[in-house]
Amino acid sequence: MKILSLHQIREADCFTIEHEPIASIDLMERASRAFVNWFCKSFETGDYKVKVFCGLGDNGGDGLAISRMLHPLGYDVEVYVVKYSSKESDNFNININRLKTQIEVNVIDDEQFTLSLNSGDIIIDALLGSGISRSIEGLLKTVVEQINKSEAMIISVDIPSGLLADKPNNQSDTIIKAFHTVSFQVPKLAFMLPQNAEFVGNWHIVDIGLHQTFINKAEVVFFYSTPQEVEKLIKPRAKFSHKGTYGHALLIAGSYGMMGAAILSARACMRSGVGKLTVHSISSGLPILQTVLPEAMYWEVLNDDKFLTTDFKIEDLNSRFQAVGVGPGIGVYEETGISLIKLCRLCKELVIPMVLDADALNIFASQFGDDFTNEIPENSILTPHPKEFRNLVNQSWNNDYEKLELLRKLAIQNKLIVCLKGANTAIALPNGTIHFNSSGNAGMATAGSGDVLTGIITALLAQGYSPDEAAILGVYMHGKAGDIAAEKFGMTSMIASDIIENIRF
Ligand SMILES: NC(=O)C1=CN([C@@H]2O[C@H](COP(=O)(O)OP(=O)(O)OC[C@H]3O[C@@H](n4cnc5c(N)ncnc54)[C@H](OP(=O)(O)O)[C@@H]3O)[C@@H](O)[C@H]2O)[C@@H](O)CC1
Ligand SMILES: Nc1ncnc2c1ncn2[C@@H]1O[C@H](COP(=O)(O)OP(=O)(O)O)[C@@H](O)[C@H]1O
Ligand SMILES: [K+]
Repeated sequence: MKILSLHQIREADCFTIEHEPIASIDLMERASRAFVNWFCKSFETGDYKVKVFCGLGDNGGDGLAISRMLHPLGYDVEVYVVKYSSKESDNFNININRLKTQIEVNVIDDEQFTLSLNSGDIIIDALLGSGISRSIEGLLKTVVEQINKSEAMIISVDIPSGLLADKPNNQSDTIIKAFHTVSFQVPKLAFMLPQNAEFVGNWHIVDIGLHQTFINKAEVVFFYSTPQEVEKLIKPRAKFSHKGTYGHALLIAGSYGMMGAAILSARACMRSGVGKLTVHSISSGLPILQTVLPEAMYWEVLNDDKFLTTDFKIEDLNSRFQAVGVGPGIGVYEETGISLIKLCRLCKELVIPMVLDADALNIFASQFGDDFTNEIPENSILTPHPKEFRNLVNQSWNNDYEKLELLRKLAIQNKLIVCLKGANTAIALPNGTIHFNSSGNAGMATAGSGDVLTGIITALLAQGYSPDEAAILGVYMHGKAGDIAAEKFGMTSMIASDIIENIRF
């Protein structure tokens, strides 16, 4: 799903009005109806009040239309208009006239006004929408602060009032803290970013029928990968296929005291459809590996018992492996760094796709400085968590928008696929697009879940998925497995092994 910029959302609005064609006020009616349908499905009528706070622009117009629609459905609706200016939008004025015949409208025009809000109330926030042009101040600020202080459930229409859709707010900005945000047609970039989580809450998209011709043609940088879109990438298994059809992966993982990382990624790799798997690890780890994962083959590190020191030769890799995954638990030893560079050079020469994770990235950051990317083959997949990413780019950021730009730059300039992990993992492709993942949950914030992801993506590369597809599909299936695990064990109790056992291709 495309994430349109604010400018494109406005254009889509105008295009729809002109080409459907539909009057602007009727489009507002449709958007408000879509919100009301979502609301009715989510909340039955009951012994509580629905307090709708409206601004003076089109977001306020939505609030008025929503109030008019909810009232006859049996909801106990109270409407408040915050009169922070003398200027109203045309659609606001039409809707206030339509509403006045039905419900009394409370006007707030004095900063001394104290709102009476109860914990059982539902507040609908239709103060400001995507049209905000400056920070909230004065009367509006007082109202937003009172709403945020209340214990009522807050539901924002389109976007939490005060939040900018696709650029950073000032840290001191006053912004509604919604529990739910019900947004029109497309998610806003702001919803994807950790810094806005406390304002956006759980977000939902409702279709308001903006013109598909415009949306299909719109060129965008950001995408939200929906389950339907991603699951289409899965290749079915052919009836007469054999294990050779699905590739042979090499996974390089583990060191003394870190064999768990190797086990987790190897197991996840086998669960993700690879034909054959060889694990390259220290010899003292071999008995453990062979006991817990008899399906895999093992190639032990010679001459060393504690960490990777292999002097990789072309014949070790040539015509043997279709993908290489490296990093989980290998440690940041200098000798391992030397091995890693040899491995990268051979993979580049033999054009074997790679996944680099965890300590492989830490080694690049600590031993190779700003030139680290020279050694990484083009189209490799990097899977850093935010700290690893910060060390890699050797830069910090003031806000999540700056972080996204650094991510994009890393992917474009070095032709890499970089998966910046976390809630809504952001996958940057060499073509400059960023794809946000839709699956996963906070239960995955547990040791070893990143190792599982490395195994999944390595398996997909070995099966012949392109690096772009392997990253997007792998991250999604990892999150989906985490969601199934959370249902079974609860977010707090689930562990990384539970993610593996619930991988479902
Ligand atoms: N295509 C769609 O998706 C559809 C969208 N629809 C709805 O329209 C909404 C966007 O509407 P909108 O453009 O009227 O914006 P909105 O925020 O309501 O008001 C802006 C006004 O507020 C003012 N203002 C700005 N900042 C301010 C501040 N900090 N404090 C005080 N005032 C401030 C600004 O004034 P100015 O900057 O000119 O002084 C301007 O007059 C959208 O979110 C959705 O709900 C649907 O109805 C139909 C389809
Ligand atoms: N709050 C969260 N919501 C969704 N996914 C998460 C969350 N926290 C962590 N994850 C996922 O879990 C994995 C954690 O990876 P990582 O930090 O490398 O863990 P480890 O190093 O312990 O293996 C990533 O894929 C990340 O996207
Ligand atoms: K709003």
